[in-house]
Amino acid sequence: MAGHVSIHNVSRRFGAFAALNDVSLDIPAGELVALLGPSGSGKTTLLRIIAGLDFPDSGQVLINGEDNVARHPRERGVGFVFQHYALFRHMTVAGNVAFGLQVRPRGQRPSKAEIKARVAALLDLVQLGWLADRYPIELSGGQRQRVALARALAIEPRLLLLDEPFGALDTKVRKELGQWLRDLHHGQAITSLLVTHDQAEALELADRIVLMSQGKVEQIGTPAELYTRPASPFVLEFLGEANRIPCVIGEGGLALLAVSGHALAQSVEPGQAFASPGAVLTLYVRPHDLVLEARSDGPAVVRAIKVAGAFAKIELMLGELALTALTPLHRLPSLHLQEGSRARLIAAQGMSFSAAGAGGSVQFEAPRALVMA
Ligand SMILES: Nc1ncnc2c1ncn2[C@@H]1O[C@H](COP(=O)(O)OP(=O)(O)OP(=O)(O)O)[C@@H](O)[C@H]1O
Repeated sequence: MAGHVSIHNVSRRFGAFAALNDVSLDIPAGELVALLGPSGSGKTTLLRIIAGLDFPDSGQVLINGEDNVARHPRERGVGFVFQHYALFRHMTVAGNVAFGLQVRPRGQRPSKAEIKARVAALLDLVQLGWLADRYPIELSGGQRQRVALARALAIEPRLLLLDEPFGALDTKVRKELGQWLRDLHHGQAITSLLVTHDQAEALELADRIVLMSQGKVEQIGTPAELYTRPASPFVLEFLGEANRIPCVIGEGGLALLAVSGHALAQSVEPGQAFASPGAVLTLYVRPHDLVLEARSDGPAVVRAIKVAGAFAKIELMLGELALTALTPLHRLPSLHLQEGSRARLIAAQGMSFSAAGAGGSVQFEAPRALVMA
């Protein structure tokens, strides 16, 4: 049965440093969840506590409703895969996969024939049956990680914990293994927790993302929720690039672009400290949301156009402000823009803005297509 993980108010300090600060989290059985965050945000510490390799100073970890803290890691039904292939060098691929079953106490250990059959089935699952008799040193990095995964699955864990499992691999192999892990996860009755600092990996693979910062959970949600409705500027900036544009609140709660004075919305809620007239906000706009229109009297000037794969990156100056717009390469000719061209900026109808000021952050949508500058 897949593991339902419930974490209540977990804190962990190392000396005076709070690596985890009152973290609470609920992971439904069967989900593939990514723990995402910058280096040092506490992802590995949280994973180690769930695994039973470390202990919280306060708080509880429940797996299927049972307090996990008192249990020996081996009894927790948890499989691990780490970044550095911790395979046993002196054992063959098959030997590595069989290990977790062979070390079980006599009463719980399957027969030799059962172990052999299970190892063969697992190696088929990770498509490495043909390498069963090789030693780890004779494998590629990607193959070693797949063996590590087969070894973790051998004990039929209810929970699979993966700490940067593909971190040491090149981008292409990393992507392939990621997709493959996702398919594998969905074919098993298992809950998987994947630690990564790679936002693209988390967005592509996870059912839900837990975004961490400085020992706290910043936001939990599906990849789409985090991307389109970030709870804070930190979330928005962590998940992809964003232009930062200064904005002021005018009379009547209207958000005005500071560099052009154009009104962007009327929905900034009155009564919030940062939304009173004269308050300064920073508006965050993703490069692919900036729509450019070539106009000889436009306020923005194109500084450079750089082609990167299927997209063109257009660098602009709006007065002193440097901005970036992104457009699919095939649309570039229809924009009629070159270096030195002038353009104005349009916000498409329904485009969502995030803005943050001293008193908090706010999200609003463009009620219709708007000229921003
Ligand atoms: N055993 C320890 N003793 C002291 N400090 C520690 C210990 N383990 C972790 N820390 C500190 O706790 C913080 C969180 O570490 P953790 O490894 O959980 O971060 P992370 O989010 O997994 O980072 P990364 O992506 O770099 O692996 C870091 O500042 C780290 O230096």
